[in-house]
Amino acid sequence: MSNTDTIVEVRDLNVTFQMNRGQSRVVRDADLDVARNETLGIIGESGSGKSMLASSFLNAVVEPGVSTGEVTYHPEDGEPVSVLELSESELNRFRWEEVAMVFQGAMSSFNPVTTIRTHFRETLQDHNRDIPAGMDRARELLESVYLDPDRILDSYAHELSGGMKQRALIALSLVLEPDLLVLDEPTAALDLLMQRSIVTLLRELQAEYDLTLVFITHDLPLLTKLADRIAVMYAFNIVEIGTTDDLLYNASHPYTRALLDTTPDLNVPVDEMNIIEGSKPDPVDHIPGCSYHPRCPMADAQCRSDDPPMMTVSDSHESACFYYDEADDAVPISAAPDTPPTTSQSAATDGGEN
Ligand SMILES: Nc1ncnc2c1ncn2[C@@H]1O[C@H](COP(=O)(O)OP(=O)(O)OP(=O)(O)O)[C@@H](O)[C@H]1O
Ligand code: NI
Repeated sequence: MSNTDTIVEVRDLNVTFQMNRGQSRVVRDADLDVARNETLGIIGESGSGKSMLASSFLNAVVEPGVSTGEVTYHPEDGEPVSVLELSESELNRFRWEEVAMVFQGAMSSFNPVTTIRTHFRETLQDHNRDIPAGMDRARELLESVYLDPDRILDSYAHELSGGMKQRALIALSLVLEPDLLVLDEPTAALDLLMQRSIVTLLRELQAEYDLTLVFITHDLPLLTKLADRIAVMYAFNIVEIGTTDDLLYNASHPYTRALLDTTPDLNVPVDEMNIIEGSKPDPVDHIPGCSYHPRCPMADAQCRSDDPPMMTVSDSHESACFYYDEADDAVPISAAPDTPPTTSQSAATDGGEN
């Protein structure tokens, strides 16, 4: 299938690791379309497979992990690219020039003994780019992330604050003009104010450079301010996907609803979301049936034996739950998100519906 509105198409993606205890499948039969110029958020608890799924967009899953299935990248012009079949040298080009990724924790991977300027120059050199033209773009990018190029280019990473480093990294990732930028937990180490300013900044960058953004986070409140669509991962696959409004006002998977219920105030960021009761899924000993059934109040015999496919909730919205149309009654959200977020915690502590 070729769709000009789709930039990345993922089909039957599996990511596996061979472990002593057996094969660990950390992404299971995932399907996903990323639309050109959208901001897609990926959310889910720690270990659910978010980074593995997104790394597969550039065939960058860490060794010895193996990605199988299909990842197709559709450039604006030209033939579709089968990402998992690219050679090492093709990948090197693809990874910065088509799809760039700011990896989780990448702020600490700046080389401490070279200046930010050197990071830009080496990236341009490695890709045989014209250095003066590329450095002009670097300056422009640094300005658009509100950094002073003269000061930043001569700095070493340790001389910058966390927020400055993160912005420098985003500028660096855009220097070869990728169409898709994947950001894995880009705000995790930042204070609240800086998190919010990165979000504003990403919106501006997206408009200015025609970017498609994939944004991975634990922070649902932050995502609702940035994302056009949200994909929810549970146990190594996407269990619900829809527009941000679909998920906020009509969440149709019991896991998403539990997630919303543990996020009573969408104006307050969450650090961790392992508050849902029950044990975490195991990527080696995968259980039969729906992966969420041990934690699900709606689970019945079918859920324990059959793995639910993605069910269509609406044109824009899918949920991997046999009972997606009953989830709203079965898993109520106490601080209903269809009321305006309160400024205090009263909605959560009073236990009231409004
Ligand atoms: N090098 C590795 N070898 C084997 N298994 C791994 C390796 N790295 C990660 N995993 C497993 O893969 C699964 C998915 O990891 P992934 O990093 O995608 O999770 P995540 O959703 O991004 O979590 P987090 O929010 O903590 O970053 C995890 O359960 C983890 O145990
Ligand atoms: Ni991760």
